[in-house]
Amino acid sequence: MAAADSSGQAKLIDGKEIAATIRSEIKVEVDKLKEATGKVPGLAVVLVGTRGDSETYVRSKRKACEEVGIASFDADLPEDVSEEEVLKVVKEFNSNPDIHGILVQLPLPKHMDSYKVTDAISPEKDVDGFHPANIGALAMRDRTPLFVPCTPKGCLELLKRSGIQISGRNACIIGRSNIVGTPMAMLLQRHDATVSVVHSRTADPAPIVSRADIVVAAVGNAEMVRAAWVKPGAAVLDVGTNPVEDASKKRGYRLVGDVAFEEVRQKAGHITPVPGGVGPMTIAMLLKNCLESAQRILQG
Ligand SMILES: Nc1nc(=O)c2c([nH]1)NC[C@@H]1CN(c3ccc(C(=O)N[C@@H](CCC(=O)O)C(=O)O)cc3)C=[N+]21
Ligand SMILES: [Mg+2]
Repeated sequence: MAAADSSGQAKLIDGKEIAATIRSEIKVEVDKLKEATGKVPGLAVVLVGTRGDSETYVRSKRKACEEVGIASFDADLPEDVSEEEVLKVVKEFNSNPDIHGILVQLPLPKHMDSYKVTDAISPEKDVDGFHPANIGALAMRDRTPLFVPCTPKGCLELLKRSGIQISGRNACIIGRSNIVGTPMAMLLQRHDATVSVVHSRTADPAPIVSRADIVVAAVGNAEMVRAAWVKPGAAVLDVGTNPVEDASKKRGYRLVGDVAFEEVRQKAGHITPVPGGVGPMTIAMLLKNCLESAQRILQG
């Protein structure tokens, strides 16, 4: 999209386009793997219940797999399925040699212990990167996790492909979730950024965010990050996908990010839109993790 111009508009980081490029790179590698081994990567997706947003994400993941030649294996289980049954399904996928990646869509119903379920995924097939063995390795210097969680990995790729320097710069993560904020902080620290994490109990986030050259907003709070918080020229990555009622849309809502896009774009140097920013990268990185897993398992 348009370069940063004299009117002070941030460069738009087009995650949708970058993700499409990555998916075509993955397709080439899938074809090569198939040529060399006669096998394709396999991804198992476990969906419990009928949450609308989860069904939408899972549908996008399965479609993306199909497009690059990754075989997808589905387990769609009812909302009231027992934890024991989910664990059984995960274990079957662990021992299925055609499956190289397993993802259990979160959140799970309240009657289940999510940690118990995600801990049951073999760390070698943990394409979400949520297993403590993978998160633990991510947190440690001089260790390489088998998998890095998809959203943080997608954000890193956006920074790299947009030519944004990470080493030596201040980064601020807004939010401390297990699946985005915390692994994002660890990943940027591994890339030699000076990392701050602000969250719901932070007394005064504004001056901390204002020092950051790189801001990653991952709180799930619509348009919370305002221009006054943002350092001029900062790179702002928006992980939020908050539904806001909108009768003019077919599905009755539109998605807005955690960043007040229109005002922040006047001040930032780079910014990701919602939709079309981080979201499509999350899916592209899932495919990449699955490909890399298959390469590791099939080719060493
Ligand atoms: N085990 C697990 N792994 C996950 O990676 C995981 C999860 N559970 N639970 C929910 C969150 C959320 N998430 C998104 C993926 C794609 C988009 C995405 O593609 N968004 C599009 C818009 C999609 C739309 O229009 O509905 C975009 O931002 O352009 C968003 C959010 C993955 N998650
Ligand atoms: Mg629970």
